[in-house]
Amino acid sequence: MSSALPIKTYTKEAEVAVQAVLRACHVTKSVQDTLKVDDKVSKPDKSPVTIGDLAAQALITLHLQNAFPEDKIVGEEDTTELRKNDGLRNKVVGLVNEGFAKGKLGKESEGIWGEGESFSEDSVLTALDLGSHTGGPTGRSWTIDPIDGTLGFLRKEQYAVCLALIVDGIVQLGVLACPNLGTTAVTDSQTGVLFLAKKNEGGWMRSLKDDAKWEKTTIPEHPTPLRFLESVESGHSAHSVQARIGELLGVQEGTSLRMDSQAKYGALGRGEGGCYLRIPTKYIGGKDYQEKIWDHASGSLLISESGGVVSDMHGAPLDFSRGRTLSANEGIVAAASGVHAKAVESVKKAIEEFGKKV
Ligand SMILES: Nc1ncnc2c1ncn2[C@@H]1O[C@H](COP(=O)(O)O)[C@@H](O)[C@H]1OP(=O)(O)O
Ligand SMILES: [Mg+2]
Ligand SMILES: [Mg+2]
Ligand SMILES: [Mg+2]
Repeated sequence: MSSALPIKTYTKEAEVAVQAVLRACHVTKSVQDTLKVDDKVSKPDKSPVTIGDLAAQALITLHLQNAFPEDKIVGEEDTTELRKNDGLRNKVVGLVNEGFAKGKLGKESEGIWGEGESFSEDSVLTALDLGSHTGGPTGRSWTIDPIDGTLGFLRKEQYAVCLALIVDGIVQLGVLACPNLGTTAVTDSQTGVLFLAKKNEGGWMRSLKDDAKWEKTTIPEHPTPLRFLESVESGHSAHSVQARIGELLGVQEGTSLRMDSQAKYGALGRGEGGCYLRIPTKYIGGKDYQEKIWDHASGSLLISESGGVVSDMHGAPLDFSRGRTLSANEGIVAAASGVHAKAVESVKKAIEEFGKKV
C-alpha cells in the first residue's frame, strides 16, 4: 500500500487517483525508454500522440470507472487514431494490461484494485471514449492529461501524468507525477516526483519510489535568486515577451528554467524559480490558442495550496467551469505570493511594448 495520504477529505478519491497515476507512470516510463517510430502518430491538429498517451489515459479511466462509476471524464485523448490503426490499437491494449500485471508496480500495488486483471480491446476503447465529456459548471468530473508535454516525452526530457477532480467547476484534488524530475532539484540523480494537492488542505510531494514519505510543498514569499519557468517550445508561449517580463522583474539574464509540461508547476510548487509565465504567442504574431483544463488543473491547485498565486496573464482567476478549455482566461502567471502582483504588472507593460512592435 502507498504510504498514508496526508489529506482529510476526498481520501478515497486521492487513493484511487494516486494508484491510477502510479500505474500510468510505470507504463509511460517503459514506453519512453523503448519508443519506436510507428508508436507515434499525428492528431488532426498536428500534435503528436503515442501509445503511451493512449494507454495511460485508458488505464487511469479504468480505475476511475471502477471506483466512481457516476463521475464524468474530460480526457485529452480519444479513439480516433486507434480505430483506424490495428497495430497501434494492439500495442495500446497490451500496454494497458501490462500496467495491471501482477507484481509490476512492486509492493505499492499489492492488494490494490485491478492487479492481475486483464481488459479486452472493447473495454479499453470504451474507457478512452468516456473522456469526451464537455466539462462545465456542475457535477463531478475528472480531467486527465495522460502525458502532458508529449514533445518533451519524445525528446526523453520532462513530461507529466496529470489527473484532477473538479467539483462544480472548482478543482478540489490534483495529482501530478513527473517521472523525470529530480527529487531535490530539476535534474539530479534521483528522479521521479509525485505531487498531490487538496483544496484548502495543502500541497505535498514524495519520491515516485515505493512508500516514500509525503512532504509539504511551500513556495517562499520571495524566492532567491528569482528565475522564471517557461515552456521549451517557442510555439507554446512567447519567449521574447517572457524575457522582457523577466527583465522588468529583475530576473538575471539567462537564468530561465525551461522545461516541458506541468513539471513547471511542480518545480515552482516546491520553491524553485519563483514565477511561471505562459504568454500566448498571438501577442507576437502567432495563432490564437485556448488553454485546456487538463494542462492546468493539477498544477494550479498545487501552486495555490503551496502559498503561491495563480491567475491568467491579466490577473483574473482561472475558471475551470467553462468546459474543456479555459475560455474565460488568456495566458498564465503563476508565482510566489511576493512576486505575483509585480509579475502581472510587468506582463501588461511588456505586452504594451510588444504591441507597438508587432
Ligand atoms: N499554441 C499553443 N499555446 C500554448 N500551449 C499549447 C499550444 N499548442 C499546444 N499547446 C499545449 O501545451 C502543452 C505543453 O506545454 P509546455 O510547452 O508547457 O510543455 C501541451 O498540452 C500542448 O497541447 P497538445 O497536447 O495539444 O500538444
Ligand atoms: Mg498537455
Ligand atoms: Mg497530453
Ligand atoms: Mg497532446
